Amino acid sequence: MTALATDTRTSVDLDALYAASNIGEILEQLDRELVGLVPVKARIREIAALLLIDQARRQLGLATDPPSLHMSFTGNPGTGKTTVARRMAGILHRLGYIRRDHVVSVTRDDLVGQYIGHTAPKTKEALKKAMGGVLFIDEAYYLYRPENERDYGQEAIEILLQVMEDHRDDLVVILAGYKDRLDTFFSSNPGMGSRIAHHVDFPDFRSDELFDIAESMTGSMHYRLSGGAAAALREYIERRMEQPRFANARSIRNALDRARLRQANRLFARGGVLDADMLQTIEEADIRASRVFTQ
Ligand SMILES: Nc1ncnc2c1ncn2[C@@H]1O[C@H](COP(=O)(O)OP(=O)(O)OP(=O)(O)O)[C@@H](O)[C@H]1O
Repeated sequence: MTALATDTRTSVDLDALYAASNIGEILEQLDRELVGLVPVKARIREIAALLLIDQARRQLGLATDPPSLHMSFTGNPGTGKTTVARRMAGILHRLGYIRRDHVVSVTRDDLVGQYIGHTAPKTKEALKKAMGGVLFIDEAYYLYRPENERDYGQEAIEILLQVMEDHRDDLVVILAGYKDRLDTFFSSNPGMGSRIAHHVDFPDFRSDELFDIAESMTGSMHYRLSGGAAAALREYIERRMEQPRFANARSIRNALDRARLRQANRLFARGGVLDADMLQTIEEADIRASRVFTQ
């Protein structure tokens, strides 16, 4: 197409733009592969729509500044924040807002040094790794420790603020953590709060959703739950949800890892010839041996 033709365009085919970007595929995958998270999926679609319309406007010469894309992902542990951040990077990449489909995940310890002069190089190193993609800062509020006047976290915050402004077309920062703590962090650091354009809240999973997550995890690990194991797992989930340090889908992943270990030990103790079905099946006993039932 000639430059002249582009300049004189008065309309844009949104369907073609959508098809060319392939984001439909990612959005469908998000719906299909991630259980629950209805409000999160809706927010991601909204952001994708904003970006697609921005592209359309650009094509007609209506573009102003690129939209600000820094985000906050708030919710309890194990609610899918890291997982969704990876999908988000895919969307941003396909729409051309980042050069690389990658997420660098960090915590305070990756950014802040113990001694004077150590913080700036650490933060810059993390930023360098993430540049062109997404920097995901888990429990971002730990960067700010007001009780310690000389805390080096402040230095990291200042560098981040600068880069979030100057490189907003080449780096997307996602701050993650508990909602109340992140809100407090934003009120103490208004510069940071004002640079976050999109706030996404991750709800806790319901018990039936956690069971569906367990089934999807066992499937992708090429295991299956026997009827008895499935019933025991439903009971396990109800009990585990009431216990301390419950971490949503992460607790489910951990429980399944332990069940796998017990299954392996059971089969090893049995010895002899094993068929594929035996190697794949998690039995009721593999679940019931959990501390949740035995203590
Ligand atoms: N909606 C979902 N459907 C299926 N699996 C999920 C879903 N959400 C999370 N998982 C799985 O649960 C595990 C924990 O998720 P993830 O690490 O994304 O949570 P998080 O909110 O970032 O937790 P944390 O902050 O504690 O690290 C991962 O193994 C992920 O694949």
